[in-house]
Amino acid sequence: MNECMPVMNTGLRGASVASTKISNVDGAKGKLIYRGYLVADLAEKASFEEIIYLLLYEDLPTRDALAQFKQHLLGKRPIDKSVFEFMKALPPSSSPMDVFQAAIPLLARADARAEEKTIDAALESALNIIAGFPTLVAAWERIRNKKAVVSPRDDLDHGANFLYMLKGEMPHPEIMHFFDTALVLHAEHSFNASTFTARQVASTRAHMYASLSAAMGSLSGELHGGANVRVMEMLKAIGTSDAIDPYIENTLASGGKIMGLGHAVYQVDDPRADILAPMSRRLGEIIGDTRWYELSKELEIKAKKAFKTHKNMDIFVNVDFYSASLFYTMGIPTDFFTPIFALSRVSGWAAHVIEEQFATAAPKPALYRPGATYVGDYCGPNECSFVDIDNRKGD
Ligand SMILES: CC(=O)SCCNC(=O)CCNC(=O)[C@H](O)C(C)(C)COP(=O)(O)OP(=O)(O)OC[C@H]1O[C@@H](n2cnc3c(N)ncnc32)[C@H](O)[C@@H]1OP(=O)(O)O
Ligand SMILES: O=C([O-])CC(=O)C(=O)O
Repeated sequence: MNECMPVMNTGLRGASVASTKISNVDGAKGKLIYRGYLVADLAEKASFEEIIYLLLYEDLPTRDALAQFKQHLLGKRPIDKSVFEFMKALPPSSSPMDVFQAAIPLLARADARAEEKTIDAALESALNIIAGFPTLVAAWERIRNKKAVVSPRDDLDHGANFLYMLKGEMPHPEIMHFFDTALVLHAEHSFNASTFTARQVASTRAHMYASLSAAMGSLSGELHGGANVRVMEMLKAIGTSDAIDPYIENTLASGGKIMGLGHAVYQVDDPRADILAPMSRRLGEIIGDTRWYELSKELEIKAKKAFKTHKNMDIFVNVDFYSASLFYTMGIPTDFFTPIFALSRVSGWAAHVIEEQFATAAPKPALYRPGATYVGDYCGPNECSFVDIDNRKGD
């Protein structure tokens, strides 16, 4: 195949590569909808379990359907013990996202239907990951700190049970509530980098575990989900209000990034940040330490001014800007912020894998295989003549 096409190093920005019924991001208006519902309404009125159901089954559950669904998820919380053994063999300093990316495919071993190419089997695999992943994430925090793994509890909702397994004690009721809302807000965001990765892998007919493991790698990057960790590191590096101006000046002057600002789609503040910011402030008030919220707010205001002055551009906060101080105030270890993001986004990824593999409406998704323009200029216009290994010249 002659792969001659125009060079486009645009990150596919603005290009539509598929159709989806799962969510829509209106970047100009700052509107995010999951299956027709505004995320602001869902964050206020729905639990994370309802969101999982909505994303996977295309509708909000009735009370009975939700009760049955939650019961089904409960049975999937315990994971195969061999996954703990795998984690115990790793150095405690291992990056959590690397550990989880490697561990997710191991969950497939307990799923006899992982390779079955039916929507029912794919949904079961999705639920295995969605319900089992919190157990896996909490277990790594315990294992790396040489503490006993805490078993899931049947009487706690998804988010509260995770926090319980992470700390080994019941979380504060307000933390449980805010954590659940944060999960609702992080669940889905159309064709972002990690979701596109999941769909791209799914388009090869790889199974759910392979697709979501790949998505995990994509989410870990600092320009994507990894940004929430970098936001917290930045806040700690700044430390105090008087250090904000020099930090912004130095970062912009050196061509660096202020983490948690900017977005590939939003041209206004991220609607999720508008919900996360007051949650961060409120939680700070409850525990008597609003320092990280206040530092974030002042940084936001000053950075927006500085972008106008230095780059003549508007900049906006994204979802990672205020989730950082919120998660930190909840007592979550900083390097677990991106895994928390993943804890929620697995539901959106799974919905996309199912849409990719089983959508019935035309046009049916095809194997992703873009072209590239070959610019290898090694031997002029011709192919290179093969040189025997003994006759090759070093540099
Ligand atoms: C869940 C998520 O994935 S949300 C995103 C999380 N990522 C971050 O917070 C990392 C910081 N932000 C960024 O790197 C960018 O804003 C991105 C990658 C998220 C979006 O990128 P884009 O909208 O394509 O903006 P792009 O990278 O083209 O930047 C446009 C200009 O704004 C600048 N810019 C954008 N965001 C930032 C930032 N946070 N800090 C400094 N400069 C920035 C760029 O340097 C560029 O300037 P230039 O024209 O002088 O080169
Ligand atoms: O959509 C994107 O580019 C990034 C993302 O996943 C989000 O903002 O939740």
